[in-house]
Amino acid sequence: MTSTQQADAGRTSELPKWARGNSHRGGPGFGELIEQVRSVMDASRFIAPGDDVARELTADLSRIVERMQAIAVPVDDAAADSREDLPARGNPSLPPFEIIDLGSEGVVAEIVFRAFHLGRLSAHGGNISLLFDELAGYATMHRVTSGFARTAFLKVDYRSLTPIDRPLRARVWVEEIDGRKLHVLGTLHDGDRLCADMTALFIQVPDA
Ligand SMILES: CCCCCCCCCCCC(=O)SCCNC(=O)CCNC(=O)[C@H](O)C(C)(C)COP(=O)(O)OP(=O)(O)OC[C@H]1O[C@@H](n2cnc3c(N)ncnc32)[C@H](O)[C@@H]1OP(=O)(O)O
Repeated sequence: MTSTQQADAGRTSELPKWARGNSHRGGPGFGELIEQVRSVMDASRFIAPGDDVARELTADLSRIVERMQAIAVPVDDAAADSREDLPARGNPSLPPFEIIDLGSEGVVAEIVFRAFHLGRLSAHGGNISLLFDELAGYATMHRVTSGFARTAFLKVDYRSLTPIDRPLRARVWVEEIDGRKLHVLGTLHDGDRLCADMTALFIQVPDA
């Protein structure tokens, strides 16, 4: 069963069109392309180029950006954020998580924060919040009866430093439903060590 089918199982209506995943858009090489995009972002955190090299790299990247812009499609048809076979659905703006389990009990994901996500000595708190928001989207998508749920608020308590470059485990689940309000909880662990936990309120809205 794909993650989309699992997420669909508890709903009384279909997933919104934009949330139905696929594993073909962008072709079989799309995952490697996104991985290279992530590598560019990672590498950019560790360079201090001279002016000549900075200008050369800018020219190289400009050519790549132009090639991508020339093949742009409407966002609802884009491969990024739709490929359920790829980490973080192939969305390079998200930390690259893999869904381990998804169902009425919530979502469990493995996440490796990388150089791009570095704050000072550990993962940047905003990236941890971003991960929780996205995973809460998965958890609530499973529990709303129709449409989807939007974040009203999301609070993160940072309990200990969150390392980069090693697999961590996140769990996010809907604790309580009160009409359109979904109260969501989450945890992020490095082995047995709690790195962060999250409390959020999501509100069910019709599909836009
Ligand atoms: C498998 C595929 C996966 C695919 C997975 C994809 C995952 C993507 C996940 C991304 C999720 C996001 O980031 S979403 C983007 C970030 N969020 C947003 O931009 C939301 C912007 N805000 C809004 O649109 C709105 O304010 C809403 C929808 C949140 C609420 O507006 P509304 O629908 O008019 O509801 P409203 O009447 O105001 O409130 C309903 C009830 O909630 C309460 N309430 C509302 N906001 C708050 C609040 N901040 N704090 C406390 N309580 C609140 C109200 O008091 C009320 O309680 P009572 O009187 O009924 O008791």
